[in-house]
Amino acid sequence: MTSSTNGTFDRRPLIAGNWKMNLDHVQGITLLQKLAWTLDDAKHDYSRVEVAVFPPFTDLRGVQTLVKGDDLEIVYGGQDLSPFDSGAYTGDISGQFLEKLGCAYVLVGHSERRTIHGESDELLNRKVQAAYRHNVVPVLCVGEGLEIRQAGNHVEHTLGQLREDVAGLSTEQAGNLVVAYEPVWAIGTGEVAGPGDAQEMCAAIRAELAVIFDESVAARVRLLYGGSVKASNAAAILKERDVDGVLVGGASLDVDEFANIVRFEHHLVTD
Ligand SMILES: O=C(CO)COP(=O)(O)O
Repeated sequence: MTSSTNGTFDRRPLIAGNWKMNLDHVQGITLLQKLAWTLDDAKHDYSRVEVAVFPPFTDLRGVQTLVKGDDLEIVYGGQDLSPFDSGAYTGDISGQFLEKLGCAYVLVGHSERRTIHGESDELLNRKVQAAYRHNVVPVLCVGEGLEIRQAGNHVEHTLGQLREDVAGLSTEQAGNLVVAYEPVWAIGTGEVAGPGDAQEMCAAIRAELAVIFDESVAARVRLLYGGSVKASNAAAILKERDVDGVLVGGASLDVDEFANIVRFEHHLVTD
């Protein structure tokens, strides 16, 4: 992450909490309310660091009501969406429903969906397109498993996913995209990719975006790291030049831990 001379970042950092299949609709609004209070007490400046949560679908209506009612600056999104817009697709959730619920973002291609639900890059490309049709910004998740990392093919593998998943987007669409690099071996394992690993991949993704689209897209797209992020390691990861945010799983379920990640600037070690 780079900061310009006036102390603001070139790309607004995004700290995102993926709640996965945790917190029912009552627990979800309780946690969100506490998070908002904690960040208010800390006088968090949302215009400087954006905060997003990704609750289960069944929590979204309650989250919307709380955010609207209390005028919260925390934004939110779905964890998945259908490649279709409406119709006979039992169990699917349309991007237009997410848009109507005020979702700013939607996760696409989380590794748990790729591996457990067998989602292919061809399907994920259709989901990315569906998100744009309904004005919900996709947070596209890419990353390699342990075997691929050990074989040294992680960059090639991850860029291959990226190319297939963003195929056909216009430069205007691509400029708003968020990409999360989540090495599968670091998710929920306590194993963290070092800041250098996160930077290596984020730099490669940015360079590839310049090839697929153009330099201005590459300069605008925010790149997140995800995988065992905690308050104790977030600042070092976020200090890297091409890392513009983090996608947090387990630690986002603990209000104080997540609030401390959001406040990473206060933990930045100056050289
Ligand atoms: O998958 C993740 C976020 O989407 C990362 O999960 P953990 O932070 O629990 O490792």
